[in-house]
Amino acid sequence: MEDEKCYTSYAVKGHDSHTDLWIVIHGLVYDCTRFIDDHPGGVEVLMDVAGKDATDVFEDVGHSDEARLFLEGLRIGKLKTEENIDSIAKTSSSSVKSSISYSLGKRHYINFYTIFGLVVLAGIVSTSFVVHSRELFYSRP
Ligand code: HEM
Repeated sequence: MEDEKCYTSYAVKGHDSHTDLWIVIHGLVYDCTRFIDDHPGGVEVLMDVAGKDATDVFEDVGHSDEARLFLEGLRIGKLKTEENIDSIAKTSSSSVKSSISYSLGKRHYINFYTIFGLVVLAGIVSTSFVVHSRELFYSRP
């Protein structure tokens, strides 16, 4: 969306009530007012992020493709900040596909470090096990 409206985070903050609720996800602004009572995850979780950036909580839940498609329908513009330019570039093609692949990419990145950490941990544990068992073996009378 080329002529998409830009909102400051201050402007978004003003829409934080049950009857007027905006949130920000990946640098894009969504008006969730008409959706709040129909949200399968409940009203409370949306009220918690009313007028705020909900990117992390939205992604943590692992929303379906249908949820992401629905989200597109609530979009009213983008956030006016320097920091989210990268994030907007990745999602503002208005294709749901790109936002999904971005979030999947993020998960793969996290998985890589998790596996790397587990391999290092396993190495440390097995090394100390070998060292200790050798010490026990040689200290026998
Ligand atoms: C406007 C933004 C949002 C939309 C369009 C949306 C949409 C949906 C949809 C369609 C579902 C049903 C399951 C699915 O298809 O993934 C769902 C479930 C859920 N959502 Fe959201 N959601 C939004 C924001 C949020 C936020 C900010 C949270 C904060 C934590 C949240 C928490 C949840 C939870 C916990 C469930 C699971 C409910 C269950 O399985 O019992 N959602 N959401």
